[in-house]
Amino acid sequence: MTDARQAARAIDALRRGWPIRIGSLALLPIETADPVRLETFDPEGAAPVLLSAGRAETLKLANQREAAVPDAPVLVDRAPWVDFAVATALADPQLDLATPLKGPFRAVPVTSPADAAAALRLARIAGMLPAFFVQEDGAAELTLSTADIDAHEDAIRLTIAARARLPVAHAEDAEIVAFRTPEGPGEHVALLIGAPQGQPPLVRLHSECLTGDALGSLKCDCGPQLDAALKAIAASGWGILLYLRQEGRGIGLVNKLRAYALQDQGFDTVDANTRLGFAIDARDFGVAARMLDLLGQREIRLLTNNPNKVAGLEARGIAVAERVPHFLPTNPHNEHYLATKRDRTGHQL
Ligand SMILES: Nc1nc2c(ncn2[C@@H]2O[C@H](COP(=O)(O)OP(=O)(O)OP(=O)(O)O)[C@@H](O)[C@H]2O)c(=O)[nH]1
Ligand SMILES: [Zn+2]
Repeated sequence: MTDARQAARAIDALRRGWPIRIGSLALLPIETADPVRLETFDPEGAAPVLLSAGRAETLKLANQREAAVPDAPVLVDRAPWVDFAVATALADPQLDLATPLKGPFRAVPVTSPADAAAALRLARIAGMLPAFFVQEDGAAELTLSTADIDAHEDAIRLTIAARARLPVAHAEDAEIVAFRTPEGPGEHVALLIGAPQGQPPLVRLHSECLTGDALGSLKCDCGPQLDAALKAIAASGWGILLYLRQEGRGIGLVNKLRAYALQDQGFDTVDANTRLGFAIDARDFGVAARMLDLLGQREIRLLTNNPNKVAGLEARGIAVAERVPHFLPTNPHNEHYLATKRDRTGHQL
């Protein structure tokens, strides 16, 4: 019997720094635990450290992996000098420059790679660093299976929770629609502008960017893109802006800021994400397709430079009649970011 509720409880436990058990592995999340919890979890100080393939690559541990499986998790032997602080440094590349790691570190075989991979996936869903202390056959109050995690991801429901008039600077006649999802505190929102006039709505999928949307960050193009999208939709007479709570392309605010710290060290957006153990783009545009569906719009014109958004919507049954480019002038701080979009993530700029 799969139980999505176990996965929900496990996400909560991870965020609070409590251990969970997946299959035969007991796992303590490094980011949210502390030395006292580690002592209780692993009194002998022998629990190895589970890392993502991306992080292991940087630590030159990837080539020691058992099977030559790409993206396979890596287990690092717990040498006696690997205390909580060292394990934290192993997990978090932000600290690499300040406290260069002194090895040697040794990879040990991962006995249940599927369970280990599921643990890393769950940490990412929780918006946390994918890194754990691991006890083979260890105990934890909360046990779940990989199937429970799948069930949790499949069970995500979306409903329209509220709608109201919302005059905005670019459109006095706009209407806001809020969607309830059980999986996160952030509610997705649609802003409907104008009225249907015989052609598909002009739609913008905007992923949340606290730094760009609210603080005027110059590191990206999100703020100006949001503003220009509202303006373009208003000018078109009929369209919808979907404000998706997928901060940092789905890795969450804290992890995006970790990526920014790596960018301060010279890595680009893509490498920063990879080094932290995340996908280059962790977003699922299925949620946007469902929102459009609930709004009765199955054919749209899409304002984007990102072909993955077009493909993601079409895969979920939304016809994209036209892709409308959405390019804004660069500034000295985001030139490199935009060049990376063009050169490495397939944006049509
Ligand atoms: N992980 C990560 N996310 C970033 C970074 N810079 C911006 N973001 C996030 O990227 C998302 C912005 O993506 P969108 O505006 O949807 O744009 P896009 O996918 O590049 O495609 P367009 O539709 O062409 O604009 C937001 O969630 C930002 O928080 C970064 O350096 N790292
Ligand atoms: Zn941004």
